[in-house]
Amino acid sequence: MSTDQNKFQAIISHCKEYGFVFPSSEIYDGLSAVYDYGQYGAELKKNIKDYWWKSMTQLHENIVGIDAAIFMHPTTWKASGHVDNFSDPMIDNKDSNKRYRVDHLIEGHAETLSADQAKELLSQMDELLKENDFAGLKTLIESNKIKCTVSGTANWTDVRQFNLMFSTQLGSVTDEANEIYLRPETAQGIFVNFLNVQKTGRMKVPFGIAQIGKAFRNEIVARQFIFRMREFEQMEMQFFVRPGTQKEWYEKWKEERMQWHLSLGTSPAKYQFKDHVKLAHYADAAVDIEFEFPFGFKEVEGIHSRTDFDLKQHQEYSRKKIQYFDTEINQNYVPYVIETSIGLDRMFLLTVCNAYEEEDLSTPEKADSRVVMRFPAKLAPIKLAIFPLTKRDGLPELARELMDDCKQAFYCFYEEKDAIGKRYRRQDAIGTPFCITIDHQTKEDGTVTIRHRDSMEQERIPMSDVKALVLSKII
Ligand SMILES: Nc1ncnc2c1ncn2[C@@H]1O[C@H](COP(=O)(O)OP(=O)(O)OP(=O)(O)O)[C@@H](O)[C@H]1O
Repeated sequence: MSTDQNKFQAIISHCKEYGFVFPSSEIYDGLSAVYDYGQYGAELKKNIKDYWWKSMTQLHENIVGIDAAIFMHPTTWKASGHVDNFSDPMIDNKDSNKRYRVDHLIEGHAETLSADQAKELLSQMDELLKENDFAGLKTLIESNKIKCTVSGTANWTDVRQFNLMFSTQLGSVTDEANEIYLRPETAQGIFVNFLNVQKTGRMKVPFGIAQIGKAFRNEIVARQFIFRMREFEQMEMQFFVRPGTQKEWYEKWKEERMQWHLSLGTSPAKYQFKDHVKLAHYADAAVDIEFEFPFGFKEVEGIHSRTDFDLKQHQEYSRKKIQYFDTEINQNYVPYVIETSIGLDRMFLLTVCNAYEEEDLSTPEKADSRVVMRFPAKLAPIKLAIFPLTKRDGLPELARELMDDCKQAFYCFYEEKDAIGKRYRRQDAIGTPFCITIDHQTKEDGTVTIRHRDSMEQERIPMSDVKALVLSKII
């Protein structure tokens, strides 16, 4: 295993050991590509969500948020093109019956080649995918002698499309008329509510509608922990603009979204843009924001110029006029849309991968190390840990006083057990940026020791300053 793979395995284990992410229904051996968030994971995820929501809605006067249902009228998915188009080319190995997404199979093989050979293979694949040339893709797999990892053979079926939507039945009668889908993206809940929001909010184009919610995709190849899940959450924003201005807004949102990522303090070298080679049926431009995960640069967010495709389709299928009257130019039109779509779980994985560090603290006298999660303070699950040095002499009472005051404002953790050094290390492992120790001197002069997670430096400050100091770092 490479060092990066080792690191990724260590991150997955850490997530489980410290209550961030558990396999779903683990006591029954789990469910493939479905995960549960534990006590610290749920906090971290909520903080990422809040940071995105605030930056989209509170900080943009022309963006409002909604919360649409997961179930939608089935015609929604005919209009959006998902019934006909939301599929990936797949291939099965006849000996193992294992199914692969064609691009993943070829990409996996490319990783075993030299850089030049891999580049050549991937560009051939991109061309064939762009042309929907399934016979060509099969020939590419065969001519490169790509084998199934289970059977070890190259005995392949033809390449076929496989729809990724989950369906279920509404009500009690199980006939086709009652078939509905679990939404594969949150965007359509925004489009069908375009007029409701525009009218009731008296919104003027350009304006945006944001939403955070679950989406479901029957991903065939579920790999890389929470990177590709079957049930996941998206944070999407659809920005409605006057036709003809979409290019300008696309560039603006591309820049703004990258700035959002960088505002969390991540090194710019860890990010890159990647233009889509093959545009989706609804898009006239599309780019991914990619992050360097331990398994390489991969998409975390997509920015798509979706034209007027979705609103026009809903207009046609619902036979209801979905238009906007622009008083500035005295014209009715169907707005164009720029979409920013980020996976919450992928952003979670990014945050965890970026924060995880195994730090060597050895001195010539003693070998030592720690695992520290260097989360940005505003995302950390717990902001402040409060420790009385001992369980006696009124120290717990003083510590409780601080706890009661601070817990109104942010998430705090109180602990009396074990030596202080051990307590610090436990907080490092879950990424708590500040620890406070209350000792005998606190009783005399009202000061406490604050210990900083990243530098491990300690200083004495008045207990009365603690709350304001932490607040100043997390807003
Ligand atoms: N199966 C999934 N598990 C977790 N997050 C996902 C999944 N599919 C999509 N996302 C997230 O939703 C975002 C927007 O969805 P979009 O439809 O653009 O993804 P996509 O291009 O289909 O992703 P991919 O190419 O990785 O399948 C993605 O950038 C990603 O962060």
